[in-house]
Amino acid sequence: MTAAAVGLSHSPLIGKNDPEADVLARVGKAVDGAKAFVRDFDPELVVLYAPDHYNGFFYKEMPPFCLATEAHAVGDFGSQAGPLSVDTDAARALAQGVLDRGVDLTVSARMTVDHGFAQPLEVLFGGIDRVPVVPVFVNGVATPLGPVSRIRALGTAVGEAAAALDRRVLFLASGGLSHDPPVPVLDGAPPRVADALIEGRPPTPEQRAKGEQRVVQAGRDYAAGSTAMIPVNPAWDNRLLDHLENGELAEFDSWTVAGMAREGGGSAHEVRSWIAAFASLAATGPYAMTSRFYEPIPAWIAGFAVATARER
Ligand SMILES: O=C(O)CCC(=O)/C=C/C=C(\O)C(=O)O
Ligand SMILES: [Fe+2]
Repeated sequence: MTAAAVGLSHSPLIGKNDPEADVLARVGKAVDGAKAFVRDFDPELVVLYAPDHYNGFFYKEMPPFCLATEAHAVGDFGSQAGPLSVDTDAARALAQGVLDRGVDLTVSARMTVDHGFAQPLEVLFGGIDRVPVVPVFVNGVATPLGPVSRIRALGTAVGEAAAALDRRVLFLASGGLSHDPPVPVLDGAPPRVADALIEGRPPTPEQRAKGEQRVVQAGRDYAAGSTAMIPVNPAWDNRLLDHLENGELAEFDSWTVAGMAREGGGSAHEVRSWIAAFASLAATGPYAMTSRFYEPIPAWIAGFAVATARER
């Protein structure tokens, strides 16, 4: 088996509320580097770790993580809608391998995903149906959240199970780093919002457009400095990237949910996807980070990072 990893921040505001041209150019260069890395690695299978933003998973049943044997994207924020090219046989094999290793994985035979999954597939592969993929939802927004050590255990178990497949496998992480976008919160929500977060009734096109416009406006307010959001935290983000680069994954076990939210904002928990992907790569052998880009981008409400890594 040959393994590699890519971490890529996502933002629903990309293309809708863009930063200055020089920032875009730097991001474009980093993304082009990641695309070249992926082209060169030529994965036979992509294990994609990503969060959801109340489009697929709701409080009626909210697993800490869930592997899909089939998945379709809703097409929010202009992302591609439709079925993902899930490798069902590989997904089933990985699910069994993870359960065999004592991690209580939830499995979905029809997962609904949003821009968190669609965006990295579109950016790196040109679409959500271009490469055999195993989608793994990692809850990064809906509290209560469990200890980060369990995410590391999930990533390790997936990596070990993937090693048995004897294929070129790319572990791809979507999300983070520090950011505090306006994702609804159940605790204290008005009854109508709480009901939507629990039941997951699909929004009408008008409701979806209104919600998306709210996020775009939040990005504008944030970039203009007029908002109560927790600021992007470059020091925290770089600490995370340092640990990933140095293979110090056990360090994350001492990171607490409350501390992560305080330092990185309500959606900082999306870095769980990164920790899972790098734990998977580490489970296949020693690795080296081959590229690392980071920049705080207020217009996207994002501590935006792109990193690539492969086995030594
Ligand atoms: O307002 C809503 O209902 C949805 C908000 C939403 O999906 C925001 C997403 C933000 C990110 O994905 C992010 O910044 O990581
Ligand atoms: Fe997100």
